[in-house]
Amino acid sequence: MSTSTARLMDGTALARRTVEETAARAAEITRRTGVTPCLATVLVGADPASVTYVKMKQNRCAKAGIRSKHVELPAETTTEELVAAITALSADPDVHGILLQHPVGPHIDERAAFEAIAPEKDVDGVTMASFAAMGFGLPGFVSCTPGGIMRLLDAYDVELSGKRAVVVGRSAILGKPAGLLLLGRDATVTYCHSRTVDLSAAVREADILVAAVGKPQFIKGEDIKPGAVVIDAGYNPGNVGDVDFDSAAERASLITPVPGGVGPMTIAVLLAQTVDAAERQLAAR
Ligand SMILES: Nc1nc2c(c(=O)[nH]1)N[C@@H](CN(C=O)c1ccc(C(=O)N[C@@H](CCC(=O)O)C(=O)O)cc1)CN2
Repeated sequence: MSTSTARLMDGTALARRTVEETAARAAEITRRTGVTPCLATVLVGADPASVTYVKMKQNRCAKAGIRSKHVELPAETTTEELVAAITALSADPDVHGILLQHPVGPHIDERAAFEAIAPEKDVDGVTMASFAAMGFGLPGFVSCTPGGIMRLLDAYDVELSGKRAVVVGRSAILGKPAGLLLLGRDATVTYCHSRTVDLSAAVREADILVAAVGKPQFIKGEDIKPGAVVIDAGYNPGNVGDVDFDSAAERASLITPVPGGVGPMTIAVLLAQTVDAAERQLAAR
């Protein structure tokens, strides 16, 4: 029997509210300008998880009154072909946001492909321009999962200033930007990764723990500081997070479940930023 004391951070409910607000904003743009906000999704190959995520994004767009334009490319697409496809979307005035589903095949230079996204259409927050804006605390588009994490922390009134935040993982679209956003809110941030010596000791220091390592149930409850806020950003096969939920929930004060935590917020932020992008582009015309 679980002796859970943690309160759940309900990402499904917060995402629903966020998408409802986004849908109202999208409808208002369409009413006022006759233009419907549009997200282009780019999928290379047919990795089953990526196919599912892109379908989820398209379905959510449809529910929010956002048009989606889907570009599907074969697995053997070259970097040059992918860059050309994304460059065409960047120049297309009917497209307001562009999402390249990660990961692409190992033969593709993913960074070059991300950089082909026009900064004003980078609603997934993956370009160097967006990363720099996150680092300097300037307005811009944030990486969607880190942005969703920040919205969850705010919705549950988690104090960040002066708190020790430990981010386990340093990927370009998740761990690194998550740390930058926490730093921007005056948390004291430690990044941990595969070369970290005594990871358990670092995790035990965390008032706020972000698990973004991509290893199922890697973080165990015994390493959670009592009262910590635990954000599980893992999306491993079978909908398993990076945190061993039952043991972590015995010590945490707040915890995100998988599924139903960070995942739904990732897509909610993507939609919200697509409408932001449409608003800005239409105002500039
Ligand atoms: N270009 C990007 N690629 C990837 C991103 C990203 O933000 N941008 N993130 C991940 C995967 N991802 C979106 O792409 C994603 C993962 C999980 C979920 C989600 O809502 N999961 C649900 C459960 C899923 C289900 O019901 O089948 C949950 O956690 O409740 C959304 C998006 C990698 N690539």
